[in-house]
Amino acid sequence: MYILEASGLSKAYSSGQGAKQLVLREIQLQIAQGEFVAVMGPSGSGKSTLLYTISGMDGISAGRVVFKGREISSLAEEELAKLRLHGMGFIFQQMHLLKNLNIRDNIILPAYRANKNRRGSINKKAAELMKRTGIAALAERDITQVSGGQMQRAAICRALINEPDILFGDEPTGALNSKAAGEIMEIIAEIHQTGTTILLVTHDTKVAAQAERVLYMLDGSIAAEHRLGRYEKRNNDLKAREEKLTAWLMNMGF
Ligand SMILES: Nc1ncnc2c1ncn2[C@@H]1O[C@H](COP(=O)(O)OP(=O)(O)OP(=O)(O)O)[C@@H](O)[C@H]1O
Repeated sequence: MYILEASGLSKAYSSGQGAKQLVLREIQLQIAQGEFVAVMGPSGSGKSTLLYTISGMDGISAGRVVFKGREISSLAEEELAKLRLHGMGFIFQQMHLLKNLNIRDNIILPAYRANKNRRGSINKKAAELMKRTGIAALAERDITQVSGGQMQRAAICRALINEPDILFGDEPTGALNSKAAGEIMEIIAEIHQTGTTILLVTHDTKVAAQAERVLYMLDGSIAAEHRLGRYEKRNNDLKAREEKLTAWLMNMGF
């Protein structure tokens, strides 16, 4: 069963004086429930735009996007916001955490928005997530008092607080050093193991090598895809997967 489907998805930006730049060209994409898909490709090929349009964060110029059987491209803004709040989690390179709130309050904010009456269970869930991502001791800290990697963990907790069906990430490890990036990837892989669908834009082959399927975008189209199969940590074959992926990307001219 597909959790997310795009058909004929196109996106144009106006580039001044009435001219339009077509950034996505009739994208066809189906993402299965529980799948982990990475999006790669050269800078400017439309990866982030694909993520924002397919998640309903940005409007589309043509086509359809269906999430859990509902066509999100035709929903009113309020309905769409509700669907996003409950069904989707987002992690970005720039984390958009609120500076005047501590780590815990940043994490629980979307849950309060979704359901104000469950204060106790929301706090419990936040504590659980902070423990799982290794930031339990930092709950009271101001977000200006933690490292980039710790902030990214908080962003992951926030993205997961409403138990979304799908987690979207735009370069979630892009701003981190390689150790912190590796740790964040482990957390994302664990989230996938628990059944959450994942769609990540990344330039990092180590990150993409953990996906089941890698899409290669070129000039607004999905030019090709590479199936790596499910990543099982116990097989200890990440290096081999990365090598296979790198060879494929080189072949694609990346
Ligand atoms: N809000 C916008 N208005 C106009 N053009 C935009 C806008 N956002 C993106 N673009 C253009 O759309 C194209 C695709 O951008 P996008 O950010 O999706 O690419 P990308 O593959 O994610 O790139 P990168 O790897 O550099 O992040 C680029 O040419 C970009 O300049």
